[in-house]
Amino acid sequence: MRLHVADHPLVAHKLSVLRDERTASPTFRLLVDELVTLLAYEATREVRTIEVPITTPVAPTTGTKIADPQPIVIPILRAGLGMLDGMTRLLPTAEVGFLGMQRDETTLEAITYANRLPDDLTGRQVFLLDPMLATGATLVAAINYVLERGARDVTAVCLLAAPEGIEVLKEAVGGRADVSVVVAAVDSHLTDKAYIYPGLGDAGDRLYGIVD
Ligand SMILES: O=P(O)(O)OC[C@H]1O[C@H](OP(=O)(O)OP(=O)(O)O)[C@H](O)[C@@H]1O
Ligand SMILES: O=c1cc[nH]c(=O)[nH]1
Ligand SMILES: [Mg+2]
Repeated sequence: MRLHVADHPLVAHKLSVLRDERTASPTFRLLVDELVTLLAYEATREVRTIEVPITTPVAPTTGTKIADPQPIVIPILRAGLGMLDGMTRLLPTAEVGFLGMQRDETTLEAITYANRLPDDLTGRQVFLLDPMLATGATLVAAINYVLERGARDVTAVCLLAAPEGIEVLKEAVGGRADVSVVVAAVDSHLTDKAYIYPGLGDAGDRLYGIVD
């Protein structure tokens, strides 16, 4: 598994405003969108391409286009939905599938409550979107799900990760060189309630408000 931690002053600035407890949902949503666009640039570095003949106003030449089948972008609902527009802005031809997953806050297990994905992902390049990699249970389940259906080259785009979650992910998929995580920052640790510390709180709640 490959891990890329963004190292850029714009990412650090936007992330700091995002973390601030005084940042309300409208600004929070905007910042998530902007951060994902910055991370998407790095996350798509190895998107599959083909060479195509093109003709400029001056001369025929060879260009590069994203290869078919197009990559699949999968936001993990709810919080991952806040990252979708930022990602598809850079990858507008991607297909989009959905996984609804919720962490049981007592057992910390990931429960899948919605799935709108093709059964056959053979050979497909997949981008999973979820702002928070805490214990890693959600991302391990989502990555295993797409790998079991044949996906190759899976990149998770996250805003914050805990070292504990990264270790769990490495143990689960560490042997695979075609699994990557791109993250804006790796924080200090998990709290006793498995929240990322210092983190930004509950990403879904901060994006969309508290839903019981
Ligand atoms: O690494 P883990 O310990 O599994 O935790 C991370 C998960 O928790 C959050 O989702 P949550 O369950 O709060 O759902 P929500 O997006 O609907 O708020 C977050 O968006 C991840 O999906
Ligand atoms: O810190 C955390 C951990 C899990 N989910 C969140 O939204 N935030
Ligand atoms: Mg939540």
